[in-house]
Amino acid sequence: MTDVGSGDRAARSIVDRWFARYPAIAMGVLVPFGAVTPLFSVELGVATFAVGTLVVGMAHGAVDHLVPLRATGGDGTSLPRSVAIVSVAYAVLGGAVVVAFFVAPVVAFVGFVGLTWLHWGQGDVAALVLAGVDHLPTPGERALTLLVRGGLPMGVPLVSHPGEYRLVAEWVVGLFVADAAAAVAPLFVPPTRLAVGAAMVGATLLSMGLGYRRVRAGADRGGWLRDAGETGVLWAWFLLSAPVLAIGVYFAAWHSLRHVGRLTLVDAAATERLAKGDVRGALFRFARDAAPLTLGGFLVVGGVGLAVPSGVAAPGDVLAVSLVAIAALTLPHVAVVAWLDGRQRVWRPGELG
Ligand SMILES: CC1=C(/C=C/C(C)=C/C=C/C(C)=C/C=O)C(C)(C)CCC1
Ligand SMILES: [Fe+2]
Repeated sequence: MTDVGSGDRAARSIVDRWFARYPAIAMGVLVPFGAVTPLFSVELGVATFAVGTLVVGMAHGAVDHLVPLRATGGDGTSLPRSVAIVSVAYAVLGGAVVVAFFVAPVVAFVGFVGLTWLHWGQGDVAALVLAGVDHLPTPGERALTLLVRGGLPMGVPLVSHPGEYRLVAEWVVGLFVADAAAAVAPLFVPPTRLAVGAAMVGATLLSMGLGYRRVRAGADRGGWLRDAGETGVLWAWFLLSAPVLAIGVYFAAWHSLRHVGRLTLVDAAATERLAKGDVRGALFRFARDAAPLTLGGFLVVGGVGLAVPSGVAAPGDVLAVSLVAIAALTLPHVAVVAWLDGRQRVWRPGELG
């Protein structure tokens, strides 16, 4: 029972509906609101990002220590072993990220954006596979989808709202160096923006076109339409909305919710509740499991805040410190999710049972 495509069919369809489809529709409905957010101050975005991280963002990774245990169905990995492996990964990889920010903040910042691009794309590929779409039958097509889906939150805001993107880069790098504006300037030359924009438009058209060809050859049209619809909503959302707010909403309501849904399906007791339509019961179990290390995550934010040379004075500094802490937590989180992807054969479509 380890394939992403196996497990209880009823539970899977409820998870897809409540954790992926409804939130995507809600984001589509929010697009006109997003379009006016560039008129407001960036602090609105910072507050939104903070609330999203508090409510669900931090929690979505806070059961990583149970993932090896649950995804193996308990055979092969015991609870202490599962916790030990994941704790060591968090300490080593997370520690390395914090050191990287001290040693080479601009490189670490670019690395973090690249890692998030990969991770958020990886999450959406898993969600599409979980939903059972069949227009992405090869690893190559899935990799292209990863590139598109991760590039929507990380690449499109650079094209549409470079000023706010740059401001956040300066806030993050400014925690470690005095002249952050000069340090990040080389990243924001026009060719970078042009290349990212061209790559995103090209990759999106190619991905949609290849998918359509699969539909013409007999693949399910509904799955492709869903992929195209989600991609369209995300394009509109990130083209129009102010970046910090847009990413704050996406992190909580899109990426994190989808991942929480996926995790409820590797928890047998939660799956049982979902199969009976009890979404609240499944969420309660998740919240209980995630509570201790959600608090742990906020301690990491506090620790980074105490450690940075610049001190923390303005709302921008709070966002910057949170992002550095999130970067440290993300590298090990990606390792856990990549392991889960492998276990659930997300990247080996032919072998899906
Ligand atoms: C807020 C923001 C940025 C970065 C956000 C990142 C990189 C968030 C990563 C979150 C993760 C990885 C969560 C875990 O799943 C940019 C693009 C620099 C500039 C625009 C505003
Ligand atoms: Fe994640």
